[in-house]
Amino acid sequence: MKQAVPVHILSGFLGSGKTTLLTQALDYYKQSGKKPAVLMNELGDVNLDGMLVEEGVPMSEMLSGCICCTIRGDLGLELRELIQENSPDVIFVECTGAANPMEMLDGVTDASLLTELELKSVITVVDAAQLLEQHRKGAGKTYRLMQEQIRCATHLILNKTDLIAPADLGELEIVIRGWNAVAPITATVRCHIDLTLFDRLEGEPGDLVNRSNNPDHSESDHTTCSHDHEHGAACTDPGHHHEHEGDSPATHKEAVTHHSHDHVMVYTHYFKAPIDSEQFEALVGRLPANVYRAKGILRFSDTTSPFMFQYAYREMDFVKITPKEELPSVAVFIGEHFSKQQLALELEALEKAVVEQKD
Ligand SMILES: Nc1nc2c(ncn2[C@@H]2O[C@H](COP(=O)(O)OP(=O)(O)OP(=O)(O)O)[C@@H](O)[C@H]2O)c(=O)[nH]1
Repeated sequence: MKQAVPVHILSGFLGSGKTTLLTQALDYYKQSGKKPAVLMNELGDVNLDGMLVEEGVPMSEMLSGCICCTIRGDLGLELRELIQENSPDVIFVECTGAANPMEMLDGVTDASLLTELELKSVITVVDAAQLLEQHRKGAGKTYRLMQEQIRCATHLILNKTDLIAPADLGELEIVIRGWNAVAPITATVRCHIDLTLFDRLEGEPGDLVNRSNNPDHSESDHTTCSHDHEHGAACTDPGHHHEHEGDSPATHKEAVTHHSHDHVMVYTHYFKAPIDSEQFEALVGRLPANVYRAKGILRFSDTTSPFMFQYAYREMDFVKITPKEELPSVAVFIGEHFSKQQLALELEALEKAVVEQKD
């Protein structure tokens, strides 16, 4: 029998640092002479994170939908193709920050029916500052999704600790422990972890889905869920069923297949002309709080090189890039219930302002 390819799921809310972790992990594998591959999923129709993955790393993209629902059926096929065409030593699946990890887990384990792979970990990257704020607000869909992502992790990276006060770290650890009593927590800045973690994980025998992290995770927890295989085994908290308690099997199935990120929306803007960098920065500074993530490739009228733009949780970042291939000028905005039309108008106004200035 062929050796099963280890798979790691990178989960975590939008902008928490998944790609930051991924690029370090890829470097680590390459330095060890191994061949990693990546399956990336983006809600929008361009994969900007993919640009951060070095050339030579086989990558499969699943765009314009969330891997955990609309395109989950393709996941198995994509993984199989990635393995058949590239024979990687390891695969990282980076899901959109809006993905429900239970569904992802299901998808990857379904895929292991089609091809030899072993799910080795679900690593959830948590944005410390955002979790703190959501926790203090205490409700909302984002908070619930973050909870779910934490519950289902086998490893937790509590990232962006540079953005919180040291005293708040303890509070966050207590909050996280309330949802996931088992997964090791590593507090980080820019996801700096001891990457030998991956060697240890891959040395562990067996597939994650055949093991339970939670000694109390009884068989009945699986049977309450109408999914027909044991995806629940990796979830560290039987409480993930709590919303469905008392449901009949039929309504329960509905509840399980209802995705908690239905509310997340994406606006992709392809620029027709360069824009002024300061005006763009000002526009981003004015974005309402419900636009919590944005990224793009921008060409400014007042700079010579293009820039990669990142915006996560009110922090902006611009990095000069030298693209090796033709790339669009594009910005993707992700959030909840914001006016795409208003945003489109504002972005178009930036394009017009530069054109008018030239005339
Ligand atoms: N201040 C701070 N910024 C960070 C840290 N880690 C990552 N970032 C920045 O946060 C932004 C988002 O990081 P990514 O790694 O792209 O996040 P992601 O989870 O892949 O984002 P999505 O794919 O959109 O869900 C980037 O601008 C990073 O440079 C950190 O520890 N502290």
